[in-house]
Amino acid sequence: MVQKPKSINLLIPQYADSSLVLKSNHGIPFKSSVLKTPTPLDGSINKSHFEPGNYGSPSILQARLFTNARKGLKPQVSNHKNVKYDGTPTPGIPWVSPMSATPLKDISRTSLGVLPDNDLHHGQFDSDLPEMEQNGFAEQLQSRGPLYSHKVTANVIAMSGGHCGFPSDSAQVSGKRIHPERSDDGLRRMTYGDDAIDIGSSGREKGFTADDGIVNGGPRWRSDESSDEEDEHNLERAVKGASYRTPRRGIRRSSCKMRIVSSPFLLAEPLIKCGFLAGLHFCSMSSNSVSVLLSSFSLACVEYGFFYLVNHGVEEELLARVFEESRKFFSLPLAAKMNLLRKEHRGYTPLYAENLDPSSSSKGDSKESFYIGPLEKSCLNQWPSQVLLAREFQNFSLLGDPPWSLTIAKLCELGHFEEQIFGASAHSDYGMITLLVTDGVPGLQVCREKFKDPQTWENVFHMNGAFIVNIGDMMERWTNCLFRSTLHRVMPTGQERYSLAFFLDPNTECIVQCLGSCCSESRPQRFPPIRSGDYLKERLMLTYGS
Ligand SMILES: O=C(O)CCC(=O)C(=O)O
Ligand SMILES: [Fe+2]
Repeated sequence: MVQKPKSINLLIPQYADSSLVLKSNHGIPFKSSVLKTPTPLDGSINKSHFEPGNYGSPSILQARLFTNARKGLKPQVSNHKNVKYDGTPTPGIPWVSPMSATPLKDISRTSLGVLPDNDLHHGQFDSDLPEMEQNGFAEQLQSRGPLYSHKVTANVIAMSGGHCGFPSDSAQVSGKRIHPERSDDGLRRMTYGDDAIDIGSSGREKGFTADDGIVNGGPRWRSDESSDEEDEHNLERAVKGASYRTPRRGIRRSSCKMRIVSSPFLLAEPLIKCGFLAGLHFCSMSSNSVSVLLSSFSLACVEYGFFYLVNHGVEEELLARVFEESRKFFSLPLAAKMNLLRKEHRGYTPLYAENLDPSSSSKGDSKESFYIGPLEKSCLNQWPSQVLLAREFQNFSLLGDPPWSLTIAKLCELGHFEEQIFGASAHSDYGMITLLVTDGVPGLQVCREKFKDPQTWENVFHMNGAFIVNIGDMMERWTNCLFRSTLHRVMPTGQERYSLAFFLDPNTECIVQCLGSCCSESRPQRFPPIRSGDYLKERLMLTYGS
């Protein structure tokens, strides 16, 4: 039976052009954008909670970009695009007819950017959204039950003589090699086309002290809702083991008070050099304010479609055991794994069986996967043995009866550099939302502007204990592209790489159609309604070629 979506309130942030300026003792003003009050769509705004510079909670880390225009650094120009759905296949997103994008009116989408006159603006593309949310999906999820799908993946691409790009002195971006330059202000820049991302040197390198308000080469804002110790503890937990330095960013907290946090980011120099750094948001589940939490989620979904989730409550030991089981599974003889060949999207998919970018001419992705779905009665899951894998995943039955699946993968050694082969080729996820954990081996990249040509890819680095969360295509359709389903891929690294992905999809019967709050006369519906199950089926057919 086809279920009609019901109404919910969805917090959608709106943006303002105001900005705060923080002055360091180097006399360099750093500017950060400031969010206007996130507005619940029923129109009620609690202004006492959200003021400029008063956004988030001590446990919510909102990473923002900073610029330093006075020093002559090239501003990151606002990526304002008029995206036309004219039937042209999107790179990495195969044309799925008749369920994918339809030729509708032009929609402009402005993303975060730093404008040349020292102002850092947020896009205002949603200011025309209607105030009332009529067509929600959360309630539907609760009543119908979404689909869960788990995937454990290991990418193995061993390069002999080839240049993998990790870590290296230069980065391979869109087929071009990018060389980092050090400018006379000591900042490292990597430029590609019209974009520039500044990667600041650490405070220590630049001779800053903690009193300078510089953390990681960039200033932060915070409030004093929690103790300094608690805050630093949370932050350090979140980034413990991080092997990179964040780009300049601010952390907006719940009062305007600025404080200094000693930087827990100790970054390996070679990794800084190896490419763009994705300035992803952090969201923390430990916030005691649901509205703040939702605002931070929706902001991350609007701006990037990718974010780190920390303090999520899933024990590291459990994840470690899952990775251990994955390794055991993939080291089984091929024949044993082939006995579990994928059926009903559960089971084993061998090397090159998946091609996440069917528009490419690649022979497939260099990964093995194993999918597990929900543990309903007529269990379609295939287990290698009563203990291997199965034991670790029994807990997922707590999620209820909607279908889900798990994938694990094993490395294959490639004797030579094969440019066309990715661990996972460029794609956006099909469903609603994905939670990803990796074993720490690098390789994941995101392309924030998927319609841009050429594409710019940024490295997403591993953070111990954090989930990487990303929006899927059906969520993008639901929100009429307000939430971004961001293109991503996994580059070959020359190392074994294991990952665990949890895909949350709408129930198969659910009709995914534009939420009332996400379309208006000036922002017309961009996709026709689709039945979730049909859409997933078609996307999977394209991925597997059958
Ligand atoms: O392994 C990863 O880091 C990402 C995998 C991925 O994007 C996917 O399976 O959809
Ligand atoms: Fe993905």
